[in-house]
Amino acid sequence: MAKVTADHVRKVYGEDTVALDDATFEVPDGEFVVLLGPSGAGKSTLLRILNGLTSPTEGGIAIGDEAITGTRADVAMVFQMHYLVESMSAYRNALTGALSRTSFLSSVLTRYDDADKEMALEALDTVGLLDEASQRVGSMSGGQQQRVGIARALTQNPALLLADEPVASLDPKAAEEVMRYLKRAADERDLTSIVSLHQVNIAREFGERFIGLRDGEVVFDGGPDDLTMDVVDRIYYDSDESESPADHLAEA
Ligand SMILES: Nc1ncnc2c1ncn2[C@@H]1O[C@H](COP(=O)(O)OP(=O)(O)OP(=O)(O)O)[C@@H](O)[C@H]1O
Repeated sequence: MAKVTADHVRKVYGEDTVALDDATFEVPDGEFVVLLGPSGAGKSTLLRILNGLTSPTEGGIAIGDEAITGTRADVAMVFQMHYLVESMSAYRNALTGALSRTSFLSSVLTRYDDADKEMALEALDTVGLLDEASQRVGSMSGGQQQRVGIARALTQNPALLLADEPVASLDPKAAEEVMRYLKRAADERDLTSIVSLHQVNIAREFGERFIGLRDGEVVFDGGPDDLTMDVVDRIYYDSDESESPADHLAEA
């Protein structure tokens, strides 16, 4: 539950690698936004700035009325590589999401209170894994593991949920299932969500709004009805001659 405002954000790596250029947009409370764009368009950079892992060279992003100045407990991220502890259960992995909200001492001792435990179980329920709570993550499928990754993010009790290519390494069926749970989680909690995807079909199925990036610039910002093939062309075509919009549609 947070409004996000990006104001003329520019990010330059090193001397002259412009990853984002004058990116300006506003995401209202509770909206589910999909970031689209070819490889190198700046999607991960934008998510890293939103997560406070890197700062813009110029411009800024605010969550509510607060400028982002570093990592925050109320911003959670789901990664393509979910970084779970495979030897631990789904429940223990989900619980680690609470660590970002606890004191240094509690986190060192990995002490959780009852509210954290309840939140982890609720999160597992949201992603359809309550019955598998005690299962070792290493024995789960890729799709189930990513759902545990989502549960961990939810246990952080975020105001803003970010996901960087959360289904890129899954087969189409598992990808769709994971996206369904991610969207359900966002809807149930009225969570502002910003998710990067490269499969346009999946994006179209779940996105309420799309921000298209190309060479660091916002080249499209609109709803599902505006995301026509021409627009997809504009976002993707020619930026990488080995790829065409048809490839992106075929992947989904
Ligand atoms: N840490 C970094 N140092 C230098 N250049 C970087 C760094 N991270 C990203 N870049 C460059 O910034 C540009 C945008 O990269 P970014 O990873 O944000 O794009 P992306 O849309 O997420 O691409 P992909 O889908 O391949 O991850 C690219 O030219 C990339 O090479």
